[in-house]
Amino acid sequence: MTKIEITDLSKHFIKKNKYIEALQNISLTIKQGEFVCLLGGPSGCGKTTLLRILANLDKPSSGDIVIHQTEKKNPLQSMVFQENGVIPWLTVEENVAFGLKMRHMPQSFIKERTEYYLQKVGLTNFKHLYPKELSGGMKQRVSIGRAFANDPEILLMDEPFAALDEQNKFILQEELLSIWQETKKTVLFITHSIDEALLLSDRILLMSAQPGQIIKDISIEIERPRSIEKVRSDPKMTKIFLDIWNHLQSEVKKSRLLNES
Ligand SMILES: Nc1ncnc2c1ncn2[C@@H]1O[C@H](COP(=O)(O)OP(=O)(O)OP(=O)(O)O)[C@@H](O)[C@H]1O
Repeated sequence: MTKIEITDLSKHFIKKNKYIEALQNISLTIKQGEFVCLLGGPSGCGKTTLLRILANLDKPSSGDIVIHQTEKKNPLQSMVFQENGVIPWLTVEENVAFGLKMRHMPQSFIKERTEYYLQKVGLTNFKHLYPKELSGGMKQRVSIGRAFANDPEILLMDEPFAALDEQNKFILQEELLSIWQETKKTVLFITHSIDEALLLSDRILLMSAQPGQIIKDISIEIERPRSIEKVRSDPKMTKIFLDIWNHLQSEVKKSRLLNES
């Protein structure tokens, strides 16, 4: 079943009299339950713009987006940002419960769902703390817990682990996969890391240098559960890694030439 349908989507900005074509004629369908990584080489190729349009934080200049809703009571999307996605004056528990409270869900339901996700992201013992008392990894756990607790139709994640150290990143990637496998949510995840995309994705979409287009759509048919050890040692993974690496390198070169001209 198709969950996200994007047709001929383009987006431009005008900044200081300069016309910036951020996205050009993107057409894409994503199935219910798919984990899709948007992998970009060159900076500024439009990944965040695409996610912001899907999150309804920005409008396309032309083209259409449809998110097929299965549960009328659910929000269409939840977003997890790279940093600063938690509300500083709320405790961990209140942050995770926030979306449910805003939707006036019954108290007992909020309590049960919040406790469940606190446990899933390993924060039960920290639920009364405030964000300033948490590490970066713990804050990202709060954001992930809140996003899933909200039970959205789709999850949008903009480099959620980019600011974390390697160890924390691996732990959080595995936790995310475990929650995703249980909930089977549709996820669109931005990353710059080929390893991360290989570990997480059913599909990897490669973006071109500006104007952003999808230049390659790769199905990752490696069985799950996956681990970072497997990503680094499996010859099939190595082959896909090199293929992606070569594509991204040429896009980065194109982008440099564009910026120098
Ligand atoms: N609000 C805005 N006003 C003007 N230009 C914008 C705006 N938002 C984005 N842009 C421009 O659109 C292009 C795409 O930006 P975007 O942030 O989507 O890229 P990205 O692929 O997410 O980049 P990065 O990999 O560096 O995070 C860039 O040239 C950026 O400067």
